[in-house]
Amino acid sequence: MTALPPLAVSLGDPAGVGPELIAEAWVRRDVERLLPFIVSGGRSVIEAAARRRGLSVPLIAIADASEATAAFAQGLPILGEHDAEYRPGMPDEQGALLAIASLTQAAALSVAGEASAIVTGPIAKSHLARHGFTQPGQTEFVADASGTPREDAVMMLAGPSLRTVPLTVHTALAQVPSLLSVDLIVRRVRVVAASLARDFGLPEPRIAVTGLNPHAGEDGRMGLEERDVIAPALDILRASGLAVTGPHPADALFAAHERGRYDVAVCMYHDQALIPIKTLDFDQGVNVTLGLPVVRTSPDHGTAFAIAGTGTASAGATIAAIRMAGECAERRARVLAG
Ligand SMILES: NC(=O)c1ccc[n+]([C@@H]2O[C@H](COP(=O)([O-])OP(=O)(O)OC[C@H]3O[C@@H](n4cnc5c(N)ncnc54)[C@H](O)[C@@H]3O)[C@@H](O)[C@H]2O)c1
Ligand SMILES: N[C@H](C(=O)O)[C@H](O)COP(=O)(O)O
Repeated sequence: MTALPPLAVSLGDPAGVGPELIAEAWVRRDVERLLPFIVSGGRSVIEAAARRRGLSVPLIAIADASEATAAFAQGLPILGEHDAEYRPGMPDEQGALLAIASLTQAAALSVAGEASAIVTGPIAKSHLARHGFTQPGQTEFVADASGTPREDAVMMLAGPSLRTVPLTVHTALAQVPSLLSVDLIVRRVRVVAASLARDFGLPEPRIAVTGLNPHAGEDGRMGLEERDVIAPALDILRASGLAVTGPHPADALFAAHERGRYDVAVCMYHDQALIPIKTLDFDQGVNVTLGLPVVRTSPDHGTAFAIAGTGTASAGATIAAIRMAGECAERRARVLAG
């Protein structure tokens, strides 16, 4: 199989922990078995962040992504002139504009096939929204950039202990019941099943689906969404041959003795899915977007402005995101090569 194009890593907000963790990922590239990657812009930010963290990271300016693999052993390839001042913990407009430019270039490289995946550094959504970022998050940005309907771009959090999918994501909890529909559940679970088969080597994934209400509604005494929406959707999915169970009471589903019974837990809302994964696997958790024509991952954490530049942030999730992007890209390339 010919060598894959490099991964494209976007900086995230330069005032956050992204830049220093990307620098550490390059330092640990061999022991962590990372494919070659480039960083989109932010040369002075990466340089200052690495120095602040006590890392020796030679930076190599490249003019084209194809130069990255040859350079990767000697230094961290940087593509693009977009840059800003390194001000850890102090998000500002220039940093927001750099984060957007870095994400835009990295997404374009992956969509064009010049990069074999995009790994997005963490951004602060509300901060970027004040500076022209119009999408709810990076998931929707990459969906839009790749021409994927947003309802087919499905967020999954994956760690060593667990995979979870929130069916509704960055919306107020009060909106969740009205957003849940048979169509939404069927459409997104089908994306999950197809993606686990294609990108994660699970041809017949076991999919556990939670209820929305306590005790999965307790036979209708604590809510009717399970009876009227979730169970009918699961009937349709099972009738099409998918190994789907539920609606499960969410409170017991993530216990160690339950986790071996399924490959992914599909949940009704953001925190129902993200609390268990960040509790069990925070330092290795990866946010991966299913249903895209490109591979996209991100660490499971955010900008952590309070600890940026202190040297205390763990690079584990960033490294896991870069590794998972490479593994998914290699699997897709093998399938394409037949
Ligand atoms: N992948 C992403 O782009 C992503 C993920 C989550 C949150 N966010 C955004 O980040 C901003 C801050 O969100 P938040 O405070 O809820 O979440 P956060 O993940 O930034 O921080 C939560 C807690 O975890 C700690 N933490 C985060 N990363 C860490 C690391 N690598 N090592 C050690 N400790 C770490 C932080 O110090 C904080 O105490 C928000 O604007 C949110 O939208 C982005
Ligand atoms: N909910 C995500 C998490 O906690 O990892 C985070 O907000 C990132 O979402 P986007 O990748 O859509 O920006």
